[in-house]
Amino acid sequence: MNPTQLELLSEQACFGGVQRYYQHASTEIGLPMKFSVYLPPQAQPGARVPALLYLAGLTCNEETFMTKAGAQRWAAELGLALIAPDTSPRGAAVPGETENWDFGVGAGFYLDASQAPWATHYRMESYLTAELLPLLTRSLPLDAGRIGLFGHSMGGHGALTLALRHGDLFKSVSAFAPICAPSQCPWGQKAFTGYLGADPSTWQAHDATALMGGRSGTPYPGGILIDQGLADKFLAGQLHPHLFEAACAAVRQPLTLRRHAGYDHGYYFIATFMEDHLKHHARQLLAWA
Ligand SMILES: N[C@@H](CCC(=O)N[C@@H](CS)C(=O)NCC(=O)O)C(=O)O
Repeated sequence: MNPTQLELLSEQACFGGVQRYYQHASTEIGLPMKFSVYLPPQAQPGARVPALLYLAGLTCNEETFMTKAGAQRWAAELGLALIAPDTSPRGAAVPGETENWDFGVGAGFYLDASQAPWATHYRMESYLTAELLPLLTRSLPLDAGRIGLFGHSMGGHGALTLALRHGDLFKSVSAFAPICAPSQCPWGQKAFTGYLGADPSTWQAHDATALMGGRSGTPYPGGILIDQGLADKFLAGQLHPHLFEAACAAVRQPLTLRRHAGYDHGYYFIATFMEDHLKHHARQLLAWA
């Protein structure tokens, strides 16, 4: 397969737009990668629309968000495209890569691994920022100057860290139940040790709380939106939103962190607040009031 060629795997009409699944040969990952795209009815040749890149959590793939989050209805109304990549390489044949649900396959953590044997294929940050987004804004009616970023859990970590590391690419950011301080929780410590090595000083560049704390200004003056369920079984041990909240306050980054009684970590929670997230991005990408 030619690296720049998109193979359309399926296409379905959805809220007046189209839901598509694609595969392509990724040069950054060195393997075929799948992803999904929702194009709203406003996306036409000659009429580029803003797009939101959604990063899913542990154990998910390119289907999870599109089938469970209920985002297409709002995307169609607002004129936003949606892009959902897979959460890791698949088929890299790294020994043990499918043995853990929180490390390896389904758990790429949206960074470029520096440690053997992961470094060859586990390059999700470069894949998304240097390959997939440029490819899609070249191939589809998407506006490269109006890209927003959001995600859930591990993907919320990905959204916050990639937004802070690539402020030139992303104009708006939000997250559902993000892993806010991966250097200080078991999921993050396990992933960073495996992908980046045992020296915690190398982890800080991929830790949203550390990245925000190191800023001198406000990287997203339009504000960051985070929703967190208070019945989320991962909240106390893994997510630590209060640490990111303090880091934002210290650099005066506007943050709306909403804590919702009764909601857990799953997609019923995500679907409940999806409209608010798409409108948060629309306000910044479309001057939507
Ligand atoms: N396998 C884990 C749960 C993994 C999990 O909750 N993954 C989240 C992201 S961190 C998810 O979105 N799963 C897919 C789903 O809920 O459909 C467990 O047994 O506790």
